[in-house]
Amino acid sequence: MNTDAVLRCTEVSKRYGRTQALDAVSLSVAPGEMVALLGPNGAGKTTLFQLLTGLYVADSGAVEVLGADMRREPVRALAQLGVVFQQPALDLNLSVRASLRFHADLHGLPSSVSRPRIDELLQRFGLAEVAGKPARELSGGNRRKVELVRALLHAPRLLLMDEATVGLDPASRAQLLEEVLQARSERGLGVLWATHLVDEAEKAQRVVVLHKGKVLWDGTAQALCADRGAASLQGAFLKLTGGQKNATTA
Ligand SMILES: Nc1ncnc2c1ncn2[C@@H]1O[C@H](COP(=O)(O)OP(=O)(O)OP(=O)(O)O)[C@@H](O)[C@H]1O
Repeated sequence: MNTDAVLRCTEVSKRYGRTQALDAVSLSVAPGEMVALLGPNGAGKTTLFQLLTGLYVADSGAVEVLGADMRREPVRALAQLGVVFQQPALDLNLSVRASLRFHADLHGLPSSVSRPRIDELLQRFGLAEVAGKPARELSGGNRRKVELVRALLHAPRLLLMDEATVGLDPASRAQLLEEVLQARSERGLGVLWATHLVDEAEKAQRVVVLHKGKVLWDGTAQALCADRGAASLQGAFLKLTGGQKNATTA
């Protein structure tokens, strides 16, 4: 495994009663790398994200963010990661700028740092014109972009995207993915992008296929296609997971 990893999971397991949600999952993300975590419904993606963000503790195994162990040094680990959750979590009554300022304050950023950073990020993501509007007046795509800006405010080294395009139309999905890919290369961010949509996974440098709590593949999409003798990632994924059809193209 890469020793410079921004994220390293080692043999992580989690059980809910009789359900083994994660079974000895190991994966890593390098700086500047986007890794797609591809799995059908129930594969364990959300459970893994709950462990990566310190919401739950693994039964066994370790999660490290830039070498900081999530169990022993959660504050140091969490300081290095930004996250966009599957469920939208914006205060719809606050203006975009007020929402971002509030989160900058939560991160303890002095306003001399946060104000120019918010301006720069709003400009960078094409949100400057809506900065004064309450979030409820924004499109779904722009709301998600505000959540992306919020996740990047404290300049994290690792970005976690948990099925963040759910509910967006195809154009907004593609745009959000492009924005994240660009932020990755501009900022050297490591990105873990969880999805059940194969077309989103095709853009990643590496694909980790999770199925029934186990990692079935960790490598490039091309290598997966070659390994399975499939013409497309969709075909390779279906062969790998035994034809389960709820990982889709859109
Ligand atoms: N709180 C819980 N209590 C009991 N079982 C759970 C709980 N959360 C998840 N599970 C089970 O653990 C397994 C993994 O679920 P998880 O939500 O992590 O998968 P997922 O890949 O995120 O699925 P989806 O794409 O549908 O969000 C599933 O069998 C699910 O039913």
